[in-house]
Amino acid sequence: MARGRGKYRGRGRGGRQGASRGEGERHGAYTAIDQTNPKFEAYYVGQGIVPEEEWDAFLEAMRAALPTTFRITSGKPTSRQLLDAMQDIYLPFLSNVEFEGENVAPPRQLEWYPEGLGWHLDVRKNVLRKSPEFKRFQQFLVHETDVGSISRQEAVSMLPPLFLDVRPEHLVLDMCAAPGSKTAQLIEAIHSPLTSEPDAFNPLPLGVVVANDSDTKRAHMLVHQAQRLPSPNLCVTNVDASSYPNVQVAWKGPDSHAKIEQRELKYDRILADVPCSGDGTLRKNIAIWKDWTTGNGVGLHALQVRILIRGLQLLRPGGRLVYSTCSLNPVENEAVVAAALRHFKNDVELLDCSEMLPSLKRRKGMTKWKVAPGRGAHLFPTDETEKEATPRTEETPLEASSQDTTEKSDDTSANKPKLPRIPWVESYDVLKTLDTDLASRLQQTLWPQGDEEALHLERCVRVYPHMQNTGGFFVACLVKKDTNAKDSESLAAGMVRAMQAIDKLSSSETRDAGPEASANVKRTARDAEDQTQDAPSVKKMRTDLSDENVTESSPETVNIASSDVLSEAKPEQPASENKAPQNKRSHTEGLAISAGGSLYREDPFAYVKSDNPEIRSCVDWFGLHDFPIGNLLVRNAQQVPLRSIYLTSSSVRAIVAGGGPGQGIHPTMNPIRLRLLNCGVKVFGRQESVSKANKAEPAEGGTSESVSRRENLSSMLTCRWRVVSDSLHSMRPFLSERIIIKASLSDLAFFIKNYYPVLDSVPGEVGERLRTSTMGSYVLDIEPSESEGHKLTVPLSYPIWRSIASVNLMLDKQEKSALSFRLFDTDLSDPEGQRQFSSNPRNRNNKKSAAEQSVEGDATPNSENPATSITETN
Ligand SMILES: C[S@@+](CC[C@H](N)C(=O)[O-])C[C@H]1O[C@@H](n2cnc3c(N)ncnc32)[C@H](O)[C@@H]1O
Repeated sequence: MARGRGKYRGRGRGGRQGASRGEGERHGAYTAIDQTNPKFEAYYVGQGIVPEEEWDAFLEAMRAALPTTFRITSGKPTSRQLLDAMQDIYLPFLSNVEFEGENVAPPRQLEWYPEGLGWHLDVRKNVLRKSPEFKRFQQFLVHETDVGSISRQEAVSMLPPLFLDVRPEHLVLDMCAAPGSKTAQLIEAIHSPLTSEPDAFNPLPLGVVVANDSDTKRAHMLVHQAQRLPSPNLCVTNVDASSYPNVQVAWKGPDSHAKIEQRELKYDRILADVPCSGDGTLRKNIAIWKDWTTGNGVGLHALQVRILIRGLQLLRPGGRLVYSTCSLNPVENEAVVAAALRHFKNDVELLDCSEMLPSLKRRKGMTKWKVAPGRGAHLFPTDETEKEATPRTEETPLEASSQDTTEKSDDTSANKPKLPRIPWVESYDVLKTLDTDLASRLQQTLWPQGDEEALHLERCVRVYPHMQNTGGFFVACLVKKDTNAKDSESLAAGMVRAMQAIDKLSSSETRDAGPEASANVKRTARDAEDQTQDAPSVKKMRTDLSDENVTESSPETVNIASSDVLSEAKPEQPASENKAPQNKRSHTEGLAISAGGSLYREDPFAYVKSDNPEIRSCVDWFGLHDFPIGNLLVRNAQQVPLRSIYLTSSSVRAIVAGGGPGQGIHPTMNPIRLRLLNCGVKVFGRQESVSKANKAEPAEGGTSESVSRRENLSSMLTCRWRVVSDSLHSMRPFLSERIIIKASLSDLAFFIKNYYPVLDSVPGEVGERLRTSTMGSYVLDIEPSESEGHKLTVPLSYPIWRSIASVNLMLDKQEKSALSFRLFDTDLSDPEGQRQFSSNPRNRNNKKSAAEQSVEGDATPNSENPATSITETN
């Protein structure tokens, strides 16, 4: 029976919100929902979206379950490993699998996705659940997805970022970004070209990705999603894209004597993946079958036009904007693009992208379409409202004049089911005569205006489900013509130069590296001009200073009453409704500030002075060199490091620090204008939890004895900060060799298997090195090596914490587990996990691998020394 509500949830009457919509989705056993909708059929037959002879194949594909598709994250050290694992392990392993007497097709590469990084798996859900081989593969996908090495994403949803052609120096705006699957691709693109080669990763590119969504809850989902792919170059904002604010940023010319100026931020690349009716996703969101009406697309057209026009205003000359929807409806697609092209006259044009992604099967954009603006009987040109017509006899727009709103009555396909008539209205002028009220609420741009061929709407890209077993999708690439050489340059390099100049002016001496900085520190893949770092962190993990779950008593709490702040606040740019995010820490409650008529409740974004003692201790301990110290950021009103230190790229800093003095606790204006929710990544976490607050008063549940024990331990630390695993990929080039510990694959196996091993139990040179080192944060550099028949082909780095008596690999359970599956074909971190089906064909009969056998004797996590563990405080 029909299941779920599956209502559209965008702005207006439709509203594609993103890849996963919950209620209406297809879930294996529950596919009995009625997958017919006569109006849908009549409408699209009337539009002639596919040639008549393809209609049955089209409908059949629309009703079939959607295959699973995923991408391997590019540029990560894991990319090569995963591609090798797919080709050398999983493909042979999943070939020739039989399930209930039938051969099951193994995964295959998406032929149009670059570098073989996109994959397609067309098996039924019950095969994934019940076949041991596919179940094991599913487990692999889940693990790798959790840690950001793989992204499960609908195939067609991968297209817009590919058409956008993003490069590392680009300032990119993703206008409607939540839940963020395309944002992830954009982030990958600025950090590396699409490749599985690990060396291609640039930790600090010049570019920026600004990801926005007007729905506050969804924008917070975006923040959460982005943490799978930590980037110092990402900002998340929460405003209405149709009135996205102008912001000023500092900019400096290449001449060393040039002054720092203010420039309006213009983007090199913009993605407008707008809210839409989403009927291209019917294969996945089957509830849309029931809810589909002609009004869904009509209701969204105006918002879509406004978003696209705003996007094009924010685009720099020479820049590219991709407009996309997962709707098949021309009023949400070609009509919107045509409206924007007319608005900009000759300044914007459609790009012919027929040469891009040559293996992608596609259709040209429509240059003729019909409009059904409403449902009322008065909109039918005759009184034949009950008369039915068959789809097969209706003329397509290419064959018929768009004025032809009467259905042919000479039905030549008597056996075909009759479909309802659609109340097409031939033009806006006709609508005015039929229903002035409705006309006053709709736009003329819904209808073709006769210039569609001159606008080259055929350059738009349409993808239909039956062409290559995907969802339906629409993409248009628009470029703003280059008129003035100055305007047509990317601003990124100038923004970075401005930040460097500001740093030089403010404190040249504090930019020196610490005394431990070694002359031969490795520094790879870094553009001289891009200097930033970050590391988000959401996961709790245990380290080894104390075993108590010490929670700081909100040292960042500031008691600024809303009214105090609000009295200072002046309304800024229009912004969407802001609700306090559900996961927001309670201490932000007093910080609401008025922005665009609604409340902005974020903690401030404050860059820390580079002579701050905590910052200096990090610089010294980690031997940071050539590092943009001025880009270290905190999120508290005191503007000093308390628990976490974040890093942003210089270009992000130019945005965050711009716009002039802010209001209330916010140091600068741009974050308020943009309703900035998040930027940068966490790079350092405070390793001990003794704050001023709990020095004065024991934290909840803690005794004064335990507090004093922690204080004693803390006082032994040279640096109380640890480098965070999520950001290590970016931080590694800046770290001194002094804190690097070289290790092999078998050392890594030891640390995955043993939680908080005592120092004396750590074997080999790594143990020796750790025993002779002082307490603090180190990095384990795992070099390519072999262990027990397993091979590591690329270098890996992980943070490690050396405590008084024990040591710990700073990865949480999930990450350890994913890493272990990937490297050792089993979960060394979990004795239960070792009973999982093995992916390795050698071990199909549940034989344990050599690695498993060698570790199973002591796979139980060590019980931790209660005096030497701590909970990460974020
Ligand atoms: C199709 S979804 C975006 C999917 C996303 N690009 C992805 O790949 O994950 C459309 C998004 O637009 C957002 N939205 C709706 N109206 C908006 C507006 N006026 N400004 C900005 N975002 C809007 C919705 O909240 C929704 O998250």
